[in-house]
Amino acid sequence: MSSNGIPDDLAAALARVCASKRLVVACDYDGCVAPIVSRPQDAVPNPASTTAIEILATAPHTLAAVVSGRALADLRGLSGLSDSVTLIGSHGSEFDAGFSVPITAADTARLNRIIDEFHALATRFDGVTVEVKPASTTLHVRNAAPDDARAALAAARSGPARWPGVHTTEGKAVIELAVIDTSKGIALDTLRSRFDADAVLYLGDDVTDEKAFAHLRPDADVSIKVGDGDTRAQYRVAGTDDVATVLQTLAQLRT
Ligand SMILES: O=P(O)(O)OC[C@H]1O[C@H](O[C@H]2O[C@H](CO)[C@@H](O)[C@H](O)[C@H]2O)[C@H](O)[C@@H](O)[C@@H]1O
Repeated sequence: MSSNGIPDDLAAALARVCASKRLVVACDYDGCVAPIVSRPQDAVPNPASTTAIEILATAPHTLAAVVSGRALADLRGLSGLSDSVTLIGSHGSEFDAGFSVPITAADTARLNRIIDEFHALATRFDGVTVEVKPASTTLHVRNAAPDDARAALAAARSGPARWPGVHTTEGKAVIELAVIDTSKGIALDTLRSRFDADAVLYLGDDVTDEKAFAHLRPDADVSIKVGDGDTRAQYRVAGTDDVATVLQTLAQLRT
């Protein structure tokens, strides 16, 4: 274990990746930069992490990014990060310049039908809420009684999740239905190629982050899973305080 609590193998990987000429440092938001909380609108970022991300964004030959399942506008508002940091929303599909694939009128009509179904479920089950995004909608069951949470998720899976053209992502006490296909992995490929990066480091805690880990190259890149659960990431840290330590270490090494 190194002096700041980072395991020796991870500390060595951070030093190695920071020796790359051009580096992308990217991370997830909820469960990574911000702790998981009951209400999505209350997910305040860890200031130690946002400070380190801002330092990385101004470091030489370094691109700092947050790639989130949140709508881009929501991510920008909640994180408070400056324009120096690249923000990508909607699970890797929503960039500043717009969506990675066009959203058609038929997609919007389908999304509105899913939102109606989710609102009907939220009325049926206490504690279930609906988050609306530009290309998807999320049913939150964290604050429902366990039986209601299970029933609401089951109803979403057997209902709108089965409609043609609907893409399902399950996460932490949520099911999300999108009308476009999304991939944090493709978002990382885009960042890598636009920035001409020699290496990419990514931290994430949830199911959609596995798509990001899958696009990393074990010889040059570094993938870090935050928290418990199966993962294909190379390294693991326990929680959001450790994320801050990793980001601070990267900021020191790159400046
Ligand atoms: O990719 P991320 O930045 O991790 O976003 C994934 C989802 O995060 C949010 O939901 C999760 O965090 C909430 C606040 O801590 C929590 O209440 C919820 O149970 C978690 O699933 C967000 O609300 C979703 O839109 C994101 O897709």
